[in-house]
Amino acid sequence: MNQHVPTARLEADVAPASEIVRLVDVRRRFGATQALGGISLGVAKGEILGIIGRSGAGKSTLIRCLNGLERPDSGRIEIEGRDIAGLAEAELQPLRRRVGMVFQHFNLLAAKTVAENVGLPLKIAGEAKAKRATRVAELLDLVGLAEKAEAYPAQLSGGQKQRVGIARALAAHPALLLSDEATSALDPETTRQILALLKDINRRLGVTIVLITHEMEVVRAIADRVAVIEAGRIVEEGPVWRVFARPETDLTRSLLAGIRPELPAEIAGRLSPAPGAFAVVRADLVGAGAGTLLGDLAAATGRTAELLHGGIDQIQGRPVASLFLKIPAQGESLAEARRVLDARGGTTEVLGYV
Ligand SMILES: Nc1ncnc2c1ncn2[C@@H]1O[C@H](COP(=O)(O)OP(=O)(O)OP(=O)(O)O)[C@@H](O)[C@H]1O
Repeated sequence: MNQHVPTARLEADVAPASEIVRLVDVRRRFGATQALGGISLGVAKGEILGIIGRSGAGKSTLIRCLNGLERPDSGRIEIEGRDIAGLAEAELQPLRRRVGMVFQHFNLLAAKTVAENVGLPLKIAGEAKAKRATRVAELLDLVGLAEKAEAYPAQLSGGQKQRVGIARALAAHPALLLSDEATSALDPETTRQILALLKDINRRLGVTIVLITHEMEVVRAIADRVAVIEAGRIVEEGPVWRVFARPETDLTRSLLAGIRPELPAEIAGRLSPAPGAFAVVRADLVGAGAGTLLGDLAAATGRTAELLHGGIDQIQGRPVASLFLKIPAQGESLAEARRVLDARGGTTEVLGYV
């Protein structure tokens, strides 16, 4: 146990029963590179956690620590209440059965059939042939590949290969599924299908999923919570709807730039910093009031606000709006408009004037 950690901190670090993973101050260094600089993180049973960050941020190292492929220099990695950080290789074997792994490039054995690939973890674990066959059939049914049991990987599409990868990862009934860029090599339509499958597995089997990805769409589509990592540290985390609606760090804003609406360049180019007749305002709102905003602004200010750009998305069942509005700026109109926006708990920013 770390001597320098204060008692209050230690008490807070005891994983509640609802947590399947708890990391406490996990550090890993490669020479001069600090890949993980003190990661503390809990993963609740049954949730889907997305981990995002730039290239080199430490995502792969983190996920490799979770399946015992990488050892931290210090810190605790508890899986189902057991600290695996100091376990010897032989002691890690039972853990590996509790943790399934899905890879970007599928990692299938080319000389083995689909059924053999899926059954491999069970064979390694010494399960009898008949039992294996039953489980493999069940898994291929689950991922919609029953008719491909005797095919070889080369005869499959990318999406089908990933279905095999997912079936293999689930073979030993893991409690935790780790996904390392599982959809990065797939086209958008196949990505949607694989994400739907992962979500279905999560909901139907209750398998907790931790996924790392550079695709924000993946996080928006299936994750419950997201952690943003930079230089081996978590810089922001929270429910996906909140982090996507109100990113708190510049890094998160920049990672989300591709999927959060931005003011079109031609409008941005016409903005002046000096107050003018109209203010161009960015309003980020969460909740039901977003749809009636323009009418409410007109009622409050007696003037019409114009929607220039943006829209309302649904994230985790919540309306999340990013709107660019042109609001009359004379007299009290702008202040009144801001009061209406503030009353909805959103954030507003005057970008300039036209
Ligand atoms: N085995 C290793 N030996 C030396 N340096 C390593 C090793 N593994 C990772 N690193 C370094 O640690 C840092 C974190 O790497 P990591 O692969 O975890 O990042 P990442 O966020 O997964 O990046 P990417 O998205 O590009 O895969 C990087 O600077 C990387 O070069």
